[in-house]
Amino acid sequence: MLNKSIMDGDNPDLTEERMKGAFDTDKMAAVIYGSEKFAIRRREITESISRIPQLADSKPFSFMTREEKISESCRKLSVLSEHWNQLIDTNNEEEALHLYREVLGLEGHAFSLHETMFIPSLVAQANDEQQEKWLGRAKRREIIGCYAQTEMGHGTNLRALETTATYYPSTQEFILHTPTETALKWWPGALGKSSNYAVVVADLVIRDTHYGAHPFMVQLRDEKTHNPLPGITVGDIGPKMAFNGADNGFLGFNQYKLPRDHMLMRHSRVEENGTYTKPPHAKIGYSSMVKVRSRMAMDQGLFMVSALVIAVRYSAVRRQGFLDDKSREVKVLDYQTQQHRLFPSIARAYAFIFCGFETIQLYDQLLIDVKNGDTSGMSDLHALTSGLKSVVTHQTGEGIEQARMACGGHGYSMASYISEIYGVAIGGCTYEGENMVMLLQLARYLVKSVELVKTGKSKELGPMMNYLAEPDTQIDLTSGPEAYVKVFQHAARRQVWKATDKFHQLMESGQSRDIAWNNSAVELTRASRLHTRLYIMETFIRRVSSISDVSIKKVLIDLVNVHVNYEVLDIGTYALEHVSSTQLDSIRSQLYSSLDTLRPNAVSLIDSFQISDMQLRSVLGRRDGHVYTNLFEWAKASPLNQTHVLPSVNQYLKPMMDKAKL
Ligand SMILES: CCCCCCCCCC/C=C\CCCCCCCCCC(=O)SCCNC(=O)CCNC(=O)[C@H](O)C(C)(C)COP(=O)(O)OP(=O)(O)OC[C@H]1O[C@@H](n2cnc3c(N)ncnc32)[C@H](O)[C@@H]1OP(=O)(O)O
Ligand SMILES: Cc1cc2nc3c(=O)[nH]c(=O)nc-3n(C[C@H](O)[C@H](O)[C@H](O)COP(=O)(O)OP(=O)(O)OC[C@H]3O[C@@H](n4cnc5c(N)ncnc54)[C@H](O)[C@@H]3O)c2cc1C
Repeated sequence: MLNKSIMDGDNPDLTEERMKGAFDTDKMAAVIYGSEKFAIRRREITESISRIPQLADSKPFSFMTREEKISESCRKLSVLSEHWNQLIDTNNEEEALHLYREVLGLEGHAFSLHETMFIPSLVAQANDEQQEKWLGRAKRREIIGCYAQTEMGHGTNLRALETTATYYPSTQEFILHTPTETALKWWPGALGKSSNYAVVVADLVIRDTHYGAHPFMVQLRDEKTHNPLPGITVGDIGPKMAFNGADNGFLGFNQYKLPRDHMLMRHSRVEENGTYTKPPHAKIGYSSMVKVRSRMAMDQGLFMVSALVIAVRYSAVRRQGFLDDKSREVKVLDYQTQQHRLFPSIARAYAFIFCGFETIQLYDQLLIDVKNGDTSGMSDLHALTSGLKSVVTHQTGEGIEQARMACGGHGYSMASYISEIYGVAIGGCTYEGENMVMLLQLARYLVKSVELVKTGKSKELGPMMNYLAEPDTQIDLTSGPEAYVKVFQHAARRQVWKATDKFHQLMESGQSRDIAWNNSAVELTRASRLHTRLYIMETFIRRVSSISDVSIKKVLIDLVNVHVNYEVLDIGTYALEHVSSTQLDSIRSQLYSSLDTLRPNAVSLIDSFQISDMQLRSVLGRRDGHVYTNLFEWAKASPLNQTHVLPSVNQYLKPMMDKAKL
C-alpha cells in the first residue's frame, strides 16, 4: 500500500484517490520533514497523543467562547505537563512544535511566545550567568514568558520605541517607565493574562544618552499569586480577527525598578558605573525577530497545507455536475478550474517548506557564528528572511482563500475551519515586521548589490546575488525548469536595476535620499518580490534534484512543472520583456497538461503531510472523508441547537410577531 492513509470504512471516493497515488506517502513525509527519523517521530508523537484522551478537544473548538478556548488550552497544557518527557525529546524544538500544533492547534495559547521568542531571546541575548539563572527555569516551564516589544504607537520603527530603561549607577538599577499612553506595550502574545515574565525591549538611557532598543528580562507577576507586581499595568487587548486562544496584551511601567543584571548582556553591557559597551553588530538585538522570520516559510507552508488538505480531500468527495459520463456527477477535483485553484498552491507549499528548512539551518548556523564572534552573515540572513517572510505570508493568504472558495458554501462554514486558518496565517503579513516594510529592508540590500556591480565590485556580492551581475542571454524554454529560473533571473535583475536606477536618478535630480527612496518604493518592493520568488524557485528545484527515490522524484518533478509554469505566467508582465507572447501561450498549455499529470497524485501529495484530524479541526477535511454525516452532527452540536426555542425569541421576536397580529 503506497498511500499509508487507506483504511477500511473510509469514503470510497477518497480511497479511490489514495489507491491511485504512485508513491509511498511515508517516504514523501520523510522528504517533507527533512529526514525519515523525524517523519517517524512525528507519527509516533501523534500516536502517543491519541492514547491520552484528556488531550482531545472537550467539544468542537469553533463553538467555544474566547474564555472557553483559553481555559481549554490551559487545561490541555496542564495535562501535557504530566506527559511531556514521555511524548517528546524536550531538547528538540521541532518535536516540541509538532506536539504544540497537534494538541493545541493554531489559535494560540499561554505558551505561544514562550518557545518561539522568549526562550530564543534568552538563548541569543542572555550571557552565560543569565542563562544559568533563567534558561533552565524557562525550559522546565517554571515560568511563562513572552516578547514585549511593540507599543501602541510604534511597532515598525523600533528606533522610536518610547518605553525607557534608565540606568542609575547610584542604585545599580534600571527604572523602566512608560512615559505616554502610546508607549504602552501593545500586542505581545500571551502577555495579557498568562505570562509572569517578559523579555521587554526598551530604549536604554544612561546619563541622558539614548542608546536605543535593548532587551531586558522583566518579572511581571508574583510567582505565588500571579498578581501583577506593583508598578506594572498589564491586561488583554481584546478579541482579534483570529488567534483568539492567545491573550495578546498591553503592558505599562510606572517607574518600575529592575536590577542591573536584568538587561540581557551577551552582546552589549552596562557596567556598575554606567559604562556602556556596544554590541559587535548594531542590529544584534534584533535576532529574536530574525529567528522567527527564519521559521516563517516553514510555518506558513504548513498553514497553507492545512487549508489544502481540507480543500483537496473535500474536492475528492464533493460531487457536483457532469463531464462525459452523465450517469454520475463528477468529483469537483476533476474540474480544470478546481485544479488550477489548488495545485499551484500545493506546489508553493512544498517549495515554502523546503526553503524553510534552509533558512532554519541558516539561522542555527548564524547563532553559532555570532557566539563565536562572527557577525558577517547577519545582513545576508536579514535580507533573505525579510523578503521570504513577506512573500510567503502574502501567497499563503492567497492560497488559503482560494482553498476556502474551492469548498463552495461549506468552505464558508466554520465546519471547514479554513477561515480560522486564514485569520491566523495572514497575521504573519503583519507580525515580525509589516510586509511592505520588510520588502523594503531586502530592497536596501538589493540596491547595495547593484551599486557593488556598478562600481566593479561584483566579487563582494552576497549569496544569491551573482545573477545581478550577469548579462541577459537567450532563453530556451525547452531546456527544462532551469529555463524558467532564467526567466525569473532576467525579470528580477531587470526590475532590481530599474528600481535602483530610479532611486539614483531621483537623488541626482535633487531629492533627498529618504524622499527618493519613498518615491521609488513601489518599484523597490516589486524588485524584492521577484528576487524572493526566484530564490524560492531555485531552492525548490535544487531540493527536488537532490532526491534519489525514483517515484518520489517523479511526482515532485511534476509538482515543479506546475510551479515553474504557474509562476512564470503569474509574472507575465515582467516575463514578456524576456519571452514572447507565443512562448507564454505554450507555457500556458504546459501548465494545463501539468495539472492533468498531477491530478492522480493530488490526494497523496497532501496526505503526505500527515496532519492529524485532531490538528485540522475540520469536518470537511476529515481523513476518512465522511463529510456529510459529520457536518450534520457538527451543526447539531451548536449551542443554538440545544433548545428548540431561544430565550431571545420569547423575549423579542414572539412579542413583536404577536403585536403585529393585533
Ligand atoms: C511564527 C512563529 C512560529 C511559531 C511556530 C509555532 C507553530 C505552532 C502552531 C502555530 C500557531 C500559531 C502561530 C502564530 C504564532 C504567532 C506568533 C507571533 C509572533 C509575533 C512576534 C512579533 O511580532 S515581535 C515584534 C516584531 N517586530 C518587528 O518585526 C519590527 C519590524 N521592524 C524592524 O525590524 C526594524 O525596525 C527595521 C528592520 C524595519 C528597521 O530597523 P532600524 O531602523 O534599526 O534599521 P534601518 O532600517 O535604519 O537599517 C539599518 C541597517 O541595519 C540593517 N538591519 C536591520 N535589521 C537587521 C537585522 N535584524 N539583522 C541585520 N541587519 C539588520 C539594515 O538592513 C540596514 O543595513 P544597511 O542597509 O546596510 O544600512
Ligand atoms: C497576531 C499578532 C501577534 C503579534 N505578536 C507580537 C508579539 O508577540 N510581540 C510584539 O512585540 N509584537 C507583536 N505583534 C505586533 C507586530 O509585530 C506589529 O504589529 C508589526 O511589527 C507591525 O507594526 P505596526 O503595527 O507598527 O504597523 P505600522 O508600521 O503602523 O503599519 C501600518 C502601515 O504603515 C506602513 N508603514 C510603516 N512604516 C513604513 C515605512 N517605513 N515604509 C513604508 N510603509 C510603512 C505599513 O506598511 C502598513 O501599511 C503582533 C501582531 C500581531 C498582528
